[in-house]
Amino acid sequence: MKLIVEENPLVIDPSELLRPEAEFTEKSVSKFRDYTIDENDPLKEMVRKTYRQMHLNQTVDFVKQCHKRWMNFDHLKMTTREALEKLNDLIDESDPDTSLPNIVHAFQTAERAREEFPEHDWLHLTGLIHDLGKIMAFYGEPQWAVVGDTFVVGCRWSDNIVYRDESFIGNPDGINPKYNTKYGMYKPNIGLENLMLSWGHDEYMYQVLKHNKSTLPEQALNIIRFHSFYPWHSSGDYEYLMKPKDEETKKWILTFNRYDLYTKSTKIPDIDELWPYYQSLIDKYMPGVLDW
Ligand SMILES: O[C@H]1[C@H](O)[C@@H](O)[C@H](O)[C@@H](O)[C@H]1O
Ligand SMILES: [Fe+2]
Ligand SMILES: [Fe+2]
Repeated sequence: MKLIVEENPLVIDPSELLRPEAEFTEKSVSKFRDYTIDENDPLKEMVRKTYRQMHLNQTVDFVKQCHKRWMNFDHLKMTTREALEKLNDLIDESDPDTSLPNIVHAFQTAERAREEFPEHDWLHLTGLIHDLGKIMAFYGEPQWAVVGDTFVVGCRWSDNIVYRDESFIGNPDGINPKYNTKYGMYKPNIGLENLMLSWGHDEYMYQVLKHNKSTLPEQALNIIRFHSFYPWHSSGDYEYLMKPKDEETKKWILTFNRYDLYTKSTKIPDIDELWPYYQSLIDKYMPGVLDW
């Protein structure tokens, strides 16, 4: 099994991928992302219901409307720190692994990236801001159009989307011949960047960074844009829509995913103490007041 390209600076020891729990968390890896249905478990039911709404309502038309609504960046003006602090009040209803405020998760992810790659300051900042697009939840967007895993709209839904079997029943794209075939509205190997994904915090944050002319490197922008695209990066689906260069993006995302997912049960960082360091990264890569 060859997982790593030599020139990728984020070289991972493949054996670590097989035992990340030892390094990252007290919780065993198989306990993360448990989407089994249990009607007597309120947390599981909350997660299932969030995805049910997402899978019922996220259609090509819906996503187009979201693009129109959010890509004018006329909702508010706010610094990165202000946006992060807003996440103090957000509990992600799609997440079976944490019920801590999202700002804690931001610092857990960032600090783990920093421990492993102290020299890549951009990766630390990527950890800190990757979920910032969730602020949409405070401006009228329901959580099912903000959080959770993403999938491609405009072609047949892949088999490895969570709750795939029941959750899409009634979504009109499922009976639309323009959108319900293997390729749907796409051409073979059209490439990751040309796919329309279900609307959520990934694409929004990517667009916010572009619009505000962030100087973060391309890898950082791609990590942010596709980190929730689990059916692709972790289940191997949709390969027939990808270009060869998308493999490189996938490797970066899989590295990042270990900080994003397996740190959810680690200790709570001292946010006040960490601010000065992260503020210096914000000032370097995405300074000042941003349009959202
Ligand atoms: O529930 C989580 C959460 O919403 C994350 O922010 C997202 O990136 C994941 O894909 C999802 O599983
Ligand atoms: Fe996320
Ligand atoms: Fe995250």
